[in-house]
Amino acid sequence: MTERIKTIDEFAKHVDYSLLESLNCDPQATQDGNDHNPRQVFSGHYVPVTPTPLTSPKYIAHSETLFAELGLDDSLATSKAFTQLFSGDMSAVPAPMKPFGWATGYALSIYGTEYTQQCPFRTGNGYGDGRAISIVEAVLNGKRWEMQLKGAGRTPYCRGADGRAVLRSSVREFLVQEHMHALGIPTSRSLSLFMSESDSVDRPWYREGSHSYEPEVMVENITAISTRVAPSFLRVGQIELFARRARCDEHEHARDELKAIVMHLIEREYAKEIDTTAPLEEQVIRLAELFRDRLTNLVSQWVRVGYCQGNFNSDNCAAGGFTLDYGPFGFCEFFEADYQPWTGGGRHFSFLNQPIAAQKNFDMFCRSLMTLLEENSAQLSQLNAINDGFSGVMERAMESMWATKLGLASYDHDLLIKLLQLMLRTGVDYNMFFRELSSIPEDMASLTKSFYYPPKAEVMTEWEAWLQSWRERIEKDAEAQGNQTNAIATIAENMQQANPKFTWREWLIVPAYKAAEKGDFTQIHELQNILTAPYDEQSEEVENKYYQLRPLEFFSAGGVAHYSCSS
Ligand SMILES: Nc1ncnc2c1ncn2[C@@H]1O[C@H](COP(=O)(O)OP(=O)(O)OP(=O)(O)O)[C@@H](O)[C@H]1O
Ligand SMILES: [Mg+2]
Repeated sequence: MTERIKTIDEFAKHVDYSLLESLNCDPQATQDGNDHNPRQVFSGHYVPVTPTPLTSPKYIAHSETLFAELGLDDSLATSKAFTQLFSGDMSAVPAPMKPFGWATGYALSIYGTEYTQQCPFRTGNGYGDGRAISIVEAVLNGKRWEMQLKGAGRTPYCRGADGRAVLRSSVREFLVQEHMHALGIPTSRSLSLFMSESDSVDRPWYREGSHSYEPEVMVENITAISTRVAPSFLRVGQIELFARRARCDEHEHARDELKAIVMHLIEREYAKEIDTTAPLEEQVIRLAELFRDRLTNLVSQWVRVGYCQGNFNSDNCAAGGFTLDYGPFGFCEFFEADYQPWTGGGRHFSFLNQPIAAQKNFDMFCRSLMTLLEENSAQLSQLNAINDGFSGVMERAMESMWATKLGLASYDHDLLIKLLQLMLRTGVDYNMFFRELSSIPEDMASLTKSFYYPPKAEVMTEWEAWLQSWRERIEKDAEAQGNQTNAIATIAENMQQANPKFTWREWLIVPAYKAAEKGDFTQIHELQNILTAPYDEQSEEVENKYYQLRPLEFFSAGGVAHYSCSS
């Protein structure tokens, strides 16, 4: 085994800017990255920006799993040079690293409608990474990664805001990215988390114990910087930005810039599957097909674990097909089809509407690619067909996910619909129910553990009937495989790999970030351990604390059941 990287000097040897440099830098940018006021960026793919360091940075946590994958030694995380760099101070980085990072512009579509009014100039030229700054690209253990600080201060896209992320949202994003990875769901990853011991910013939030829907007060919050890592941070919105410009010939390089960003996306996210020597049009068609596969699979996996992204705009939809931007997300505990933790999110981004929200983003993606194919009608119709096929592919992904979740060899529509209706009528904890079902119980006794209140006798009779018909299907599937007892045990094992035991429960996260505000990180570390082994049976102590229904007092509690501000 090769030695793990122990210093930033060694780390710097793995840095590689070549792909970034194949893109266009904003011609109006300063060359030193001192570019922190809102302004319009008319062209180019990125803007050099220096992060604004946290004052008195304090180490909170790093991901041991990701460190191992990247070949980084755990001791590096608490070293002085690492702390300095990943809390936003690039002034002392060793060559060939540059003392500045970069931010990128992107466009915004909400549920399939293009917007520019969120940009302070109303043109879309001032919208993009307002507080996310990539600081490096590196090839580690044979794989290329981009590292991005979130909350590292203002960029030209900051829209007049402070460029900061508060400790609460940073802890949430840091923990959940590794949780999602452990759940087997494609995601940006967490490298490290630092907080400031002195800086704070104000954010609207809830009073202690509040049941208000909207926040009532401005609260002073400690700032933090989390570093996330992904093959790229390219978003659907980014492709859209360049397509919008190309479509109306906004400047002489607009078409070339669109072409370059699409080629860049292929290189960064699809290089293994797409032959980059093929004609561009062919690559574009393949790209659409592959992204459709990834996106439909992603969203079906979200539903598998009860995840709701909350704000699935095109600018929060990674073009590499993984989960990105954990702001107003939540995990469904009490099952509701339209579960939505973000007060600004609306039903269109709610839990079981996510397949449609994804389709809207995919449509924007295809519309952007069309701009590249305008002269080629055969390929345009191919792209249209791929776009039109989205709902079918999505449906199959969902059906296959539900079949796996229910331990069935094939999807059974009637069985699923009946189950969902019963769950809705009863008031069931989504993940606990499916986990209990994974033991393939003979009767309802263990399943009622996941019920928030006892159902009426007639509903209970329906439950029993459902359980029997489900078990009959399982037994039939098992019979088809020969030895029935062994086959049932295997089905149960597979179900336990599809239905996690320990998932995100917001009311158990809140105390962890509150303790962190007081300098106590033990709960964050404990959660790191628990949430990165979500399918395992853990100790009795962990079970008693974390495998629990949401207590009544947290229903409709501001900042727990819902939140208005994610930043
Ligand atoms: N405090 C802030 N300062 C500057 N820009 C901000 C701030 N908060 C959000 N933004 C910007 O507002 C836009 C919408 O915010 P949104 O909550 O979707 O993203 P985010 O959580 O900041 O970032 P990301 O999508 O990179 O995870 C983004 O372009 C984001 O960069
Ligand atoms: Mg965002």
